This record gives sequence, structure tokens and C-alpha cells, in this order.
Amino acid sequence: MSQPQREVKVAIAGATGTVGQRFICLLSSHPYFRISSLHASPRSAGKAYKDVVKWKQAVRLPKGVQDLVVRSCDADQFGDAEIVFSGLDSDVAGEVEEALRKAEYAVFSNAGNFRRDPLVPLCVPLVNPSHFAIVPHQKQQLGLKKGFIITNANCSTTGIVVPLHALEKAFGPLETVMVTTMQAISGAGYPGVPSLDILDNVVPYIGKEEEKIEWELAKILGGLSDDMTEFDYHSKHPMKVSAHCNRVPVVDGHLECMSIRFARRPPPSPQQVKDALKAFYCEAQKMGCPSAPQQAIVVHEAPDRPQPRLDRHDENGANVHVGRVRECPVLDLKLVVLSSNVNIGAATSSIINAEYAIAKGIV
Ligand SMILES: NC(=O)C1=CN([C@@H]2O[C@H](COP(=O)(O)OP(=O)(O)OC[C@H]3O[C@@H](n4cnc5c(N)ncnc54)[C@H](OP(=O)(O)O)[C@@H]3O)[C@@H](O)[C@H]2O)C=CC1
Ligand SMILES: N[C@@H](CC(=O)OP(=O)(O)O)C(=O)O
Repeated sequence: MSQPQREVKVAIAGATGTVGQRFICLLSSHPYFRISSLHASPRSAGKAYKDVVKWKQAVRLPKGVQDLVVRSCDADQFGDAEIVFSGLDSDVAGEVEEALRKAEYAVFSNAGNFRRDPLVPLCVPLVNPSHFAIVPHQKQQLGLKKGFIITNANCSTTGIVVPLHALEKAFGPLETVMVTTMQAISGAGYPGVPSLDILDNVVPYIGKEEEKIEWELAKILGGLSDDMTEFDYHSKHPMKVSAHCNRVPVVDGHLECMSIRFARRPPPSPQQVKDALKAFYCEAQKMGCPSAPQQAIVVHEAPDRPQPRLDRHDENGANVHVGRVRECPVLDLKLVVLSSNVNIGAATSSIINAEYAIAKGIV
């Protein structure tokens, strides 16, 4: 590919939030996406972006957006944008995204509202952009010409599904996945978890998170029916998944410890697994999506890596880091995964999804 011959106007809904701010950072230097409007709640609408945002990024607020007047999320406020990136709170994302789709916008969402919808792809761009093939059916069912919704996954799901997919590609289906997460506080948005709850502490509960991981993996790792109208949810090889989710006092970067069992006997060795993870090269890379990482999975040999503070900024947070690959005395294999929850776990995934959709002529 695959650079389009034109600039593509994009709007950001939820532009003032944690994910919205990442969208602004990433899109401000994008080769062909151009931010045309910013949208947030009625509390922010009508005011200059710089006056309403609580900017928490470690780079300056880009000049091009400072004075943009924030608009509401009513569909008639999105003008001539072709794509809407949504970092909306899930309390409002359902209604807003539905209205935007109906108004013929291509919506790439981080919110959980449509992930289980049988017409909507749940796409981690390093894993299953092949699911975009259901989009014509989504449009046809709803009587739309251009409007559709594509979501990305929960951020903890995203980190682990990349190596799990690489392992399924190399060694066949997985039978069991057990994962314990240590999730950064930025995952809870802003202001998020009160400092008196999280400092000097670990909170062993994140509402609905375990159920999301346990459900989302099967949709992402599964395929599509031959006629491209239904997801198969990995039903030929049912996979048992169990998750424990914890909030830890780290700003960005979710660390996840995982044990897995393969269907195949004997299972691959740790060395074979490391080789397969290093060799993993995905469709978004092949298509030349500008925001895709060079190395999708970085494998560490040092016994104390990956770590959030040291590894979350690699390739602008667009890749996934794996370490401590070793045999598991209960299942087959265990390893540690680190991913940037605000980048590949959120904004970067939506942006690569949109780049891929453009490369495939879906937008
Ligand atoms: N943080 C993360 O790591 C990840 C987050 N997500 C998902 O992404 C979405 C955004 O998360 P995050 O950025 O953390 O959340 P934040 O709470 O930081 O931001 C929420 C955004 O939604 C806007 N909003 C709130 N209420 C309304 C309303 N009534 N009408 C219109 N806009 C409204 C806010 O605008 P205003 O400032 O005006 O109130 C703000 O821009 C959520 O659905 C979340 O589940 C997914 C993966 C990872
Ligand atoms: N719940 C995640 C972030 C998130 O917003 O996930 P979801 O998009 O599934 O609601 C976390 O706290 O780290």
C-alpha cells in the first residue's frame, strides 16, 4: 500500500479524556489523517480546547488544536469528517456512536458498548483485521451506504491476544488461558482511582474487567463464516479462559502474567515459543499501515523484563513486550506480557484499524 492520495478528515469524540488526548498526540503528526473537529460533553462544548482539557500528556498540547472550539457529540456537529475516533465514556458511547453510524460516519471506537454486537468487528489490528470483511454486511443490514462501527478491545485483552494469536498461528489452538493482570491507573480514565486508594496499595478488583477478558478473546481469535456474515467465536476449539484483574500504582502500561495450555501434544518448547513470537509479522505490517509497529512482539531474555516504566514507550507504545517465557508445571507454558494501555490498548489500535480500513477501501 498504501498511502491514500488525499488527506482524510477525522473527528475525535471524547477528545478531552485520557484516550482522547492520546488520539490528539498521535493524530497531530499523522501522515494523512487531519483532525477536523473535537467533541466532548456539554460541559466542554462551546469552549476552546485548551481552556477545558486537563492535559496530562508529557508533550505540549499541539498548536493546531489549542484554539479549536469543542463541539457537542450530536451527529450534526461532525461536519465533513469521514472518520470518527471515539474515546467516549461508555455511559454515552452507545447512543452517540449509534447516531454517528446512522449519519453515515465510519466510527472507530474504544468503548465497550458494541464489542458484543453480532454485526460489529472487535478488532485488535495486530490480530484480526480480517474481521473487517463483515462491514459490508453490517451496512447492508442497517440500510447504510458508508456508516459502520468497528471497535477495539479492552486494553487488557489487547495485550494478551497478540501473543496468543501468534502462538495459535504457529502451534494450533489453545485450550486454556489463565491470566493475572496488574493494570495501570490511566486505564480508569481521569481522575480515575483516588490517590488514597491506590498509593502504597493494590486493588484486587476492576469492575467487569475479568468478564471482558474471558469473553473477548474468543471473538477476536475466532473466524468469520464463509459468507462473511457471522463470527464463529472460536467455537470449533472452545477455549477456557480465567482472569484475575488488579489495579496497581503504575501510571501507564498493563503487565499481565499468563499460563497457557495448547491442544497439541506434546506442546512447543519455550525456545520454539520465543522463536514464533519473534517471527510474528501481521497483516497490518504487511499492508504498510503507518502506525503499525516495526516489531509487533518484542521478546525479552532478561529475567526481570518487561517492565512498565522501561518498555511502555517502545515504538510509541504500538507493540507488545513478552518476557519470562518458561515451562509451566500446571499448564504448558507461562510468560509475562506488557502493553501500553493508552496506545496499543486504546488510541493506536483505533488508528491502525482506520489505516487498514482505508488501505482495504472500506472507508
Ligand atoms: N484509558 C484506557 O486505558 C482505556 C479506555 N478505554 C475506553 O475508552 C473510553 C474513554 O476512556 P478514557 O479516556 O479513559 O475516559 P475519560 O473519563 O478520561 O474520558 C471520557 C470522555 O468522554 C466525554 N464524555 C463524558 N460524558 C459525556 C457526555 N455526556 N457526552 C459527550 N461526551 C462525554 C468526556 O468529556 P468531558 O471532558 O467534557 O467530560 C471525555 O472526553 C471508555 O469507554 C473506556 O472504557 C478503552 C481501552 C483503554
Ligand atoms: N477497564 C480498563 C480500561 C477500559 O476502559 O476498558 P474498557 O474499554 O473495556 O472499558 C482498565 O481499567 O484498565
